[in-house]
Amino acid sequence: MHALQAKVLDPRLGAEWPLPAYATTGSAGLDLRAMLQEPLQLQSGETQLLPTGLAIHIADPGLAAMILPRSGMGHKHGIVLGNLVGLIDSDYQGQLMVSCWNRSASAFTINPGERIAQLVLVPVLQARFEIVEEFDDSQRGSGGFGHTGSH
Ligand SMILES: O=c1ccn([C@H]2C[C@H](O)[C@@H](COP(=O)(O)OP(=O)(O)OP(=O)(O)O)O2)c(=O)[nH]1
Ligand SMILES: [Mg+2]
Repeated sequence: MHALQAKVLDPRLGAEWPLPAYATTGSAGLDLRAMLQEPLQLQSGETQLLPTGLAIHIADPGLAAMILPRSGMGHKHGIVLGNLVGLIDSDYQGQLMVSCWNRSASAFTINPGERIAQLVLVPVLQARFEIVEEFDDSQRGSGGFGHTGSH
């Protein structure tokens, strides 16, 4: 397993609530908690940036982390991310923040310590542009946006 440097910014994390951990041996995501001081009612349509009490330093430019919604929260309660997906750069050292968007028709209360999103470490290939006049032929060419039909 990869070692990831992390700072606990909220002492309740690791005491009152466990540090993010894989729920099963095959889990891809580490659940992030809302480190709130009191319950937060998120109105229908409202978005708020919530602290996780945690900072990470990925350090390796060949890696990044993504913040993704939890499927239960998103599907059952309409609690998804205001930025749809959060991308954490390998040189980011600040607190991990979760943009919580209530896309449902009703208000939803997020409690302190509640697991609101998940963090996934992913490989990254950094590329430099090699400017050319023409590309080699490909089967698709410039066709896109439904070009291959719907059946
Ligand atoms: O859901 C998120 C998304 C981003 N970040 C942090 C980590 C990331 O490395 C940094 C910048 O994110 P991004 O590049 O997506 O945002 P930006 O709007 O382009 O800001 P910047 O100008 O700082 O790059 O913000 C979070 O904590 N949570
Ligand atoms: Mg950016």
